[in-house]
Parts: sequence; structure tokens; C-alpha cells
Amino acid sequence: MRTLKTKPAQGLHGELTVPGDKSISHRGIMLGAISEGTTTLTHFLTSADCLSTLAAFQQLGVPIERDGTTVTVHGVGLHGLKPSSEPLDMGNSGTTTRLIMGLLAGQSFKTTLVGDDSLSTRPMRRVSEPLATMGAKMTTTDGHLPVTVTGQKLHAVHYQLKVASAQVKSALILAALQADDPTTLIEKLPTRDHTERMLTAFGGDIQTAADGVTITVAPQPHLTGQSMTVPGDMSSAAFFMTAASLVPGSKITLKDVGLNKTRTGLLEILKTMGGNVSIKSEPTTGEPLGDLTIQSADLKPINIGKDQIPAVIDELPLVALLAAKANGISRITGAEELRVKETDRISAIVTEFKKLGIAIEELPDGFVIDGRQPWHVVDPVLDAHDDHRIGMVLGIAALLVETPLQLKGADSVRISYPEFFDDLDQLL
Ligand SMILES: O=C(O)C1=C[C@@H](OP(=O)(O)O)[C@@H](O)[C@H](O)C1
Ligand SMILES: C=C(OP(=O)(O)O)C(=O)O
Repeated sequence: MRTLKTKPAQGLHGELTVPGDKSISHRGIMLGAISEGTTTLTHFLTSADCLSTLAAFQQLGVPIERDGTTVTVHGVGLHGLKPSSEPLDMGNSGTTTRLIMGLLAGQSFKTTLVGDDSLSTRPMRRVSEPLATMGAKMTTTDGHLPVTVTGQKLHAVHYQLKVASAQVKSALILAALQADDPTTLIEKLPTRDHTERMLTAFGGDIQTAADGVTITVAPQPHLTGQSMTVPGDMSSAAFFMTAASLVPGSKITLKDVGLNKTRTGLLEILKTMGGNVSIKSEPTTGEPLGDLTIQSADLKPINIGKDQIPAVIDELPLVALLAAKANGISRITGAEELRVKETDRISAIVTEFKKLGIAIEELPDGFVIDGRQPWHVVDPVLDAHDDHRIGMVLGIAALLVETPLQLKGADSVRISYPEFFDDLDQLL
């Protein structure tokens, strides 16, 4: 149980560099492992999820060293992975599991994947079914972990994705590298494109058509190790962007935050709501990044529908918090994917926000929130539901009340942002 900091009299102030991007850190290890030569990742995210990826690839015979936030991967090539005698532990990480399923589908050995209780309830058929159309052989446990992948020769496909998911897309891309001909994937909506960008940098042949959703990936047995600095995670910066917007008198600067357009939904939403954000960025060769300065502002309500969801998927709990202080009624719909994250994030947000007296109504695919109703603490014991993003959003919500609050399961922040509470303290 952790006692949360309540309303800071002077607001949030100062400058902060948030830890490296989680999606990019995972992919850096994976692409580095199957490349030839050395990959160096600086500002790597050393959170539990990314360490699950690191350990899994060590278990597959890839030499990987870590010195603080610098990781060196000695690539073994696409055909150099070795079977593991023990199951690979995916921990709590959906990204590790789904991407590795695509990669292992084309290998010459058998692997079993296991995970924690939360991960073992998350859907895996969304990956195993499209991979099966490429000739993959895997057994799931009623659509869940444990999953056993028996590597096969894969063939190219022309496949229309059934869910807007970068994890599913990336699994198929990693399988397509090992297929006999170029594969075409058609996304439902554009999702984060880190795999496509990074694969190109490592020497892969992957193109996205002008429609933004048709991706063609050629088989590519030879990738080359790269050196890269991982940008700050927009999904982590988002907690402080929200806090500074909502706590009166705040002004903060977040340095070197990743500004890939497939990830900046919260920035756009904050601007539409009347937030005070300025961006300083220089052109880069790799992932775009820049410094964000955020000051507190009076916010307007917002309506968000399914087309806007992928670019803000992990920040939706924060959109709910912004809406809970806006001067009207906000509607967030088309977000049913939140129900299959580390916990059912729609239900968790509604349950926890009600403890703060927030006027929130649950929809099957989102929520309706009236920010005009004053908050009043009904129950001071909040619960992270063993979900890092729920824990962190509640840590930010506490800054908006004067009643002392407790948080159960605060340790869940280790999954994506182990230093979260220390970094927050720096700004208070
Ligand atoms: O590809 C990725 O790195 C991720 C994709 C998203 O999941 P989905 O693919 O399930 O939408 C996101 O929620 C997750 O935190 C990271
Ligand atoms: C959903 C998330 O991650 P994953 O799917 O990798 O567990 C997240 O970080 O919010």
C-alpha cells in the first residue's frame, strides 16, 4: 500500500527526461537478436516488460549485455536462434508474447511460452490464427498462454487484419521475413509503425503504400545490427503532460520525447481540449523526437471515436482523467480493446474514478464523463488492479484532491516505468 501525494500548492515545475520507449526497446532487442553483427541500444527501457524480452532472447542463445540503460546485443542472424529447454517466461508483456510468436513460427524448433496470471487471460488467437494462414503450427490453451510454437516453413500471404493492433501486425511482419515470397498486410486502421521503421533501418525491405494501411514485406534473411538511442516514451511522458495540464500553476518541460505520429494522439487531444502545449523539435533521421513544455489550462470536453483510438490506446485512462476536469460532457467510444489489456481498463477506470466521486458512466466500448461535477472522495483506498497504467493514472488523479489516498498494487509501475513515483516527486 502506498500513500499518494495530494494537491501540490504550487503546481508541477521543472524539467524531466522520461525513460526510453517500451515498444522501441522491445523491438531493438528482437531485431538486434536476428541481425548479423552488434546492436547497441542506448536509453533502453529497463522496465520489467523489456527485461522479459531481454531474458527470453538470452534463453534463445543470443548473447546480450546490459550496463544500466545501455544494451549490447550480439546478433546471431535469423537462423541462429537456439531452442530453449525451459519454457520462455513472457512475464506480464503482451508485446513480447505476440511478437515472439511471429518470429518463432518460422524457426526450426519448438518453444513453449508462459506468462503471469494477467497475461494468461489475454487473447492470443488474434496472432495464432493469421499465422496459421502462413503455415505456422502452434497450440494455445483455449486461445491463451501457455502457447507452444512448432517452427515451420512459412509461405507468403495477402492478409487483412481483423483488429487494429501493432502487436498482431508486427508478429506477421516477423513471420513474413521468413516466408517464401513477399507478404501483404492490410491494417484496419494505421497503428504504431515502429517495426516498419526499425526493420528498414536494420536492412529489411518493407513498404507502406500511400493509403497508410497496406504493408508489403519481403523475405529477408540478412539484417544488419544497428546503433540507436531510444527516444523517451510518449506513453510515460503522457502522465506528466496530464498532471501539468490539470494542476493549476504548473509549467514543466519533458525532454527528448518520441513524437512519432502514430503515438501522439494524446498531444492532439490535449490541444483540441484547449491545453497549453508547445513543442520544440529538430529534424532527425530515425524516430522523430522533441521537447514538450506544458502549462496548466482550463479544458473543454471532447468526443473521441474509433479512428482516433490507435494513436492514444495506452493513454486513454489519462484522456478519461482530463475529461473528468473539463467543463462539460466527454464521450470516448470505439475503445473496446481496453477490455483486453493488463486488466479490463474500462471497468478499472470506472470503478476507481467512482471512488473519487467522478461522474463517469461505463459503455461497452468506452465511457461518458461529466467533468462539471465536483469530485468528492467516497473511498480513499484506490486499487491499481495489478495494471501499471491504472496505478500511474491514479497517482496523477491524487494530485487533484486534498484528501489523503492510498494505492494498492503501486508496485505494478515496474512493468513500464519503475522510476515513476521518484520522477513525479522531482516535479512537485
Ligand atoms: O506494438 C506495441 O508495442 C504495442 C501495441 C499496442 O497493443 P495492441 O497491438 O494490442 O493494440 C499497445 O497497447 C501496447 O502497449 C504496445
Ligand atoms: C498494453 C500494454 O502493454 P502489453 O500489451 O505489451 O502488455 C501497455 O503497456 O499498456
